Amino acid sequence: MKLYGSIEAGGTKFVCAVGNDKLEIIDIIQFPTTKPKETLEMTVNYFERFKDNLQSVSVASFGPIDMVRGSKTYGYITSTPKLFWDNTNIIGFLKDRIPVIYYFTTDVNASAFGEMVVRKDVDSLVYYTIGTGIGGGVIQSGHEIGGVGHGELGHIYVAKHPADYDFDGVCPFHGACLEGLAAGPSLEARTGIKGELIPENHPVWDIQAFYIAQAVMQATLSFRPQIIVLGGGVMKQSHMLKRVKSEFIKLLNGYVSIPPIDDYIVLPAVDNNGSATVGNFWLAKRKLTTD
Ligand SMILES: Nc1ncnc2c1ncn2[C@@H]1O[C@H](COP(=O)(O)OP(=O)(O)OP(=O)(O)O)[C@@H](O)[C@H]1O
Ligand SMILES: [Zn+2]
Repeated sequence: MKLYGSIEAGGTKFVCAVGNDKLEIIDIIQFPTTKPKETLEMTVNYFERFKDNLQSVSVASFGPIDMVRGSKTYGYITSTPKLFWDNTNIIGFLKDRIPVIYYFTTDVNASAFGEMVVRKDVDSLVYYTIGTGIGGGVIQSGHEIGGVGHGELGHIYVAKHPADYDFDGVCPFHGACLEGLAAGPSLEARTGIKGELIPENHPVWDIQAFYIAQAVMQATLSFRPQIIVLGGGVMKQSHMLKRVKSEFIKLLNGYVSIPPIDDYIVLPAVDNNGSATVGNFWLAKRKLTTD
């Protein structure tokens, strides 16, 4: 049986899986992200069991990464602030030990592809994760976008909410960029309470929805996608989607036509952050036929 590999290299955990030709999960494990060598050894050990049938592997990584073909540092995690992981040749390490064909992309691009694959008639979409950080993957006519690197949709500048002027934001690079103002840690920085535990009637949710709606606005105007998917831990708040939609409608003010709002701004179709795994299987399979 032909098998395809998925590696979701996250800042807190690695999820490794193998899937079949129908992109169904055959086996999956996860373990914490520790130091690079230790974590990548665990990854290699996992895939060794499937080596005889493994055709190709797609790696979806936290970033920034170098995914530019022909670049000297292709396959590296580059300038990440994550301790020990800057300048890590992740694809080099894996290819040396498990010599199959590899695809390399960002975590959010793989999620975006996963969401594309499981939805009918969608080939242009934007996927955001709003978790420990904010990231976005853009698929345009079936292809991810980028030139000298991948997009960094989480670090755009946004207009401040009038009730949030005193908050400086928590992005280590930019302070009050989108991620600094609206990712999970900003909720705790403002309120002293973890996002999971903040009550639904707290005013911070409207502030946060205002920022996420601006991200949706930027994506709408820049890419005109068919659909915008909002994933990540923060979107598990069941009231957030509605708040974001209503802020977005106000911001857009009818300027361009979009699909019906409930079909346009949506939660992931694959549960438990599983979009990246499906996306990876699909990318690994595609890589076999396009190389
Ligand atoms: N139900 C929730 N409501 C609000 N905030 C939440 C909820 N669940 C998780 N968070 C916040 O989201 C962040 C964790 O995000 P997530 O669960 O997506 O994990 P992650 O994979 O580490 O994030 P990332 O996608 O940035 O790598 C934390 O800041 C946490 O406080
Ligand atoms: Zn930033």
